[in-house]
Amino acid sequence: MHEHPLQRFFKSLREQPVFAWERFQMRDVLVINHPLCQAVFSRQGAQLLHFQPTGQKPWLWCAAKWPQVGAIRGGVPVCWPWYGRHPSENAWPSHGWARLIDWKLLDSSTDDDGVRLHWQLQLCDWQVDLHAHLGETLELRLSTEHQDELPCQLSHALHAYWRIGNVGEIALSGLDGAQGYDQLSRQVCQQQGELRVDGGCQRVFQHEGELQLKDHAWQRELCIDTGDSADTVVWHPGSRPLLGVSFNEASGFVCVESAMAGASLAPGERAHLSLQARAGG
Ligand SMILES: O=P(O)(O)OC[C@H]1O[C@@H](O)[C@H](O)[C@@H](O)[C@@H]1O
Repeated sequence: MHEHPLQRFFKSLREQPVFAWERFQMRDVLVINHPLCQAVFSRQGAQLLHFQPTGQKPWLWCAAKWPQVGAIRGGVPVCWPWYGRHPSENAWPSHGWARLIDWKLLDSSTDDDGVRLHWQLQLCDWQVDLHAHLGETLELRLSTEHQDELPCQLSHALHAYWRIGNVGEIALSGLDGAQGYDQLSRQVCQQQGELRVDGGCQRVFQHEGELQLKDHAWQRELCIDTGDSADTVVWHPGSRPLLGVSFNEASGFVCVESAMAGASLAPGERAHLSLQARAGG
């Protein structure tokens, strides 16, 4: 298993500041070094690319090689203001504009509990805010509003790539009985027992509460909470090649995402999405 590509920023023996901007693969990245955790965000997409509580293995996966322009595959891409294909514009990029654009970092602070960051993106009449709290646990909250005169369609996701020992040796529990839709077989489905994703998986579940990502190879359990208003999407490409990602690399992640399918958002109304994770076991 390769080292996480962003662990390179934490090798120095000299004392490092809590927040430091660096350049990496033609992007600005914010390197965070706190006694409780190490983390890296890219300004592009306000994307959390690396998160590692002290003394643990990394929780998030990230591709080693990034395209010169375009989406960075890894961490927690913010898919916004649409998720998946645009409902009417076929030529528009998959998963929306937010992961392709630089966001503003409005605030960053640190205390004994970890670090807090507030990122914002304003686009036409729309505003989206991402609040992050990182320490022993991971917490991301996304909130959207617009000032258009009419209700607008929104769909969005926190598309987390979780780092695992090997995709063939993981199981997701906590989904037993959940109703869902299998986008590969294009059929509704109901989960029975644990979900294994070896061979590919693209399912959307209506599910509330925590689920457990059990990683037998790494003997680790992560408890993931996608909040109460969202769908839980489980995705892995199986043997389908991903541009710029080797088969070996791809066996080191599974996506468990907090997502909301298309909904109508009235002017001034706020839509929320959250993703939390803690070490279990
Ligand atoms: O390659 P992208 O645009 O980052 O998307 C990755 C995957 O994201 C998943 O959430 C979708 O279900 C897949 O269909 C898609 O392939």
